[in-house]
Amino acid sequence: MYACTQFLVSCDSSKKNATLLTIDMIVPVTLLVLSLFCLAVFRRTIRRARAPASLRQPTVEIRDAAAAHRALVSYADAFLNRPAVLPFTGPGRRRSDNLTTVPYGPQWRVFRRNLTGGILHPSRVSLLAPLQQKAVEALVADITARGAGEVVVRDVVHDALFPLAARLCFGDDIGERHVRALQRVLQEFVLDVAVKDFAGSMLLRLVHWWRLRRFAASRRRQAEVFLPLIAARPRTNHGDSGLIRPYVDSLLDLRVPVGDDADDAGGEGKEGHHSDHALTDDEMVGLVSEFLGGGTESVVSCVEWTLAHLVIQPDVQNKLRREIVDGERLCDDRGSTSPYLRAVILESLRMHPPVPLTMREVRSPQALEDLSLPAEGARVHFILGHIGRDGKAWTDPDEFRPERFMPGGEAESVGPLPGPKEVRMMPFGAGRRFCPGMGLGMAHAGLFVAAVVREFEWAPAASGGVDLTELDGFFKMMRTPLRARATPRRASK
Ligand code: HEM
Repeated sequence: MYACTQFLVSCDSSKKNATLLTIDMIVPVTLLVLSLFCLAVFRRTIRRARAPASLRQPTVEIRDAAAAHRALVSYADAFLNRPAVLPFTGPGRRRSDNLTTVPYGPQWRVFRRNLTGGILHPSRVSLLAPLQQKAVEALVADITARGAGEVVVRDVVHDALFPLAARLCFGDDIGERHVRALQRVLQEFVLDVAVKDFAGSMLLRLVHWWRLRRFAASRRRQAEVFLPLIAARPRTNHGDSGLIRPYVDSLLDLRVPVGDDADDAGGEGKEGHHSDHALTDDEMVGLVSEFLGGGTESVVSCVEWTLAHLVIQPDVQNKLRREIVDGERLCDDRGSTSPYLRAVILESLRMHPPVPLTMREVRSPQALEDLSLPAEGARVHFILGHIGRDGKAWTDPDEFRPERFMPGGEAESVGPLPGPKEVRMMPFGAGRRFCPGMGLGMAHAGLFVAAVVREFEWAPAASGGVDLTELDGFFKMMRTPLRARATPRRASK
């Protein structure tokens, strides 16, 4: 370097030129050193953030209904676990799971029983009615306040539904300010952590590293909002008082077995072999996030897609309205008292399942061999949208035709969950890990659709038609959010 500078100076008589040439050399050399340094730091970071083994396994996609049935029903015992898409472990850290990520076993059973035996238990449904009514009234009031103007459906439905999920989770006394803070961190999380797949080891690691950082940052922000609210819950009287017991209260009382691992797919009653511990902050944040996200985004997606089809097909909209107004019968938890409403919701879920894909990790040699999967084990992705539109299982699968779910229709006996004999659609998944929120999800979608169809006439926005292009992230959203004109029916009577 010194020799080089000497050479430049001796060749140039002008001091100004010598200085320029020296800078010419210094800048690229500095940049080179900096780049090498960054590359070294980057490589070390990437090496630390090694993608989980399951991300490096071969991935197989299942897109047809018969193959999905064979895997999830006939080989249910081999399809118990989801692959780890994000690392929940780290050096010196204990695994931290929620219900979606926890391996099948004692801990999964404790989480699942707590949710389905608590807030989601059918006996609590009537207790939820006042809160649900409040949410429906908020939605109608919000749309009414816009006059006969245009509505971005996703936004108004989200704003009405999220407070309901927040109340079920944190209690009815949660304040508006806190509800909105929760909504912000949850929405940011859903937009940030979209699940996509990448092949190729360097790119895979790069994407994984980036995803890891976004995930960790998002989780930190969630913890900042959730934990003070959880800490503010009264520490006593978590017994069931007969009123709605918020989900976090049940989590505060929960004891989960220690030492659970992926290979422990043992039968009922194994919990006694483990010692128990209270939930860690990480687990608490994960479970609350799952409850709020699962309970809101999927329902918003379902309502938006349903309304999109009702805007395009006014005949279906009018038929649905007639059923609702004539009978003044709203959807109950099974949606059984309004058959056409149920048919409309099912048709929407068939065509646009709010969760685009569900995954499993398969290691059982027998299942791998029988299903012709890679012998070293596989990640299996069930593409729910394709399964619901399988031309071998459905007539005109791309047409929105709720009548197919009505008596005499080709799908008269098809419900939201596949039975043991066949899979025609699986918007709530199938097998042991099917969605525990199915009843609540169906009920909320039915209540919201019924209310907005009863109160408003829906038509395309003046700015243009309805674009049915799908956008798959965590949830299946409309690429162009639905804008529609909502004219109050009562005024037009
Ligand atoms: C329209 C509404 C909903 C749809 C379409 C939906 C869809 C799904 C799907 C496809 C799965 C994966 C199932 C599988 O892998 O076989 C799932 C799992 C799950 N859902 Fe939902 N969901 C909805 C509402 C809800 C609600 C309201 C909650 C809770 C309040 C919820 C909580 C969960 C949980 C905890 C799991 C993981 C279950 C396990 O692994 O044991 N979901 N959901």
